[in-house]
Amino acid sequence: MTTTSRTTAPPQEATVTTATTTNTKEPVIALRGASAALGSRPVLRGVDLTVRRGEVVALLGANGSGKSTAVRSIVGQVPLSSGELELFGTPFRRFRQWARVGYVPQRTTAAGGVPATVREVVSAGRLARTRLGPLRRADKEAVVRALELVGMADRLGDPVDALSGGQHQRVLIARALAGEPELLIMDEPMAGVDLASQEVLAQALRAQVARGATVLLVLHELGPLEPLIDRAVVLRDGCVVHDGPPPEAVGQHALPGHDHVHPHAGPAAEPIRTGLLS
Ligand SMILES: Nc1ncnc2c1ncn2[C@@H]1O[C@H](COP(=O)(O)OP(=O)(O)OP(=O)(O)O)[C@@H](O)[C@H]1O
Repeated sequence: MTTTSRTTAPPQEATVTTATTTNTKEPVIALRGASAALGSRPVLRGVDLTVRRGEVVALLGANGSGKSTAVRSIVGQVPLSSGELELFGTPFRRFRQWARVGYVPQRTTAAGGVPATVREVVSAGRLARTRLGPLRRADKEAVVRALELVGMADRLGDPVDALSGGQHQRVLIARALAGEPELLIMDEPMAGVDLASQEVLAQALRAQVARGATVLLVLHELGPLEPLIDRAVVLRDGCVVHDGPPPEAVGQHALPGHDHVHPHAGPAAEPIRTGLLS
């Protein structure tokens, strides 16, 4: 766990600040000078992001600032046009130990139209550990444990099509947890999840942190996860504008560059903008 202090180093406006941490643990994610484009649009423009073993880091920023693209580049879904990426100290092109990584993508459905039960979807998160062989007893137990962590163990045999959006999300989180990964990367894990379930997920994440997992979370507000977050990295237009302690209590809304339209407000709701970008 990092020793970052939240009280001595307040976030600074529009300057890149580095966390004043004495952390000497090895980097699990080391992204240096990373640039990436989607189509012809430059989306990451020289991003530096280091996450050390046992840290819980929140990646924040306005809609479109590049948060999802950053985590998708870390899991190899978006190629870097320049810069370097190392996972667990291994250059990305040589990294093969994907069983060490759990990834929850942003707002996807669990089945994608393919009929599958909750058990099947979550078991898929265990496959990298079984080397695609049959699930053994320990694997099946890990699947049940992961579902218990997200409060969905009673839905094991249900088709995922019969789940609500928030329940889908919890199943996807269970899928990532089933592999008992050392590094957990989650893109807006609380999206579409009701408040009571958010507490369940916060508890699940706490359990991961307690067993020493390293966590990178894309969030639009810290919410119930706030007490778990060691460090916040804020992106603006594909660049890091803050790297340091998250602000206390007020969450992301106090951070420089926050101008995030909340995706889950009803269609008639006014977008919430703080105007700090303008
Ligand atoms: N397939 C694509 N082709 C071209 N541009 C894209 C594509 N996908 C995303 N973009 C653009 O890339 C930019 C960064 O998108 P990204 O999804 O990384 O942002 P984000 O910070 O995760 O946003 P949000 O908070 O809305 O999820 C946006 O301007 C977006 O419009």
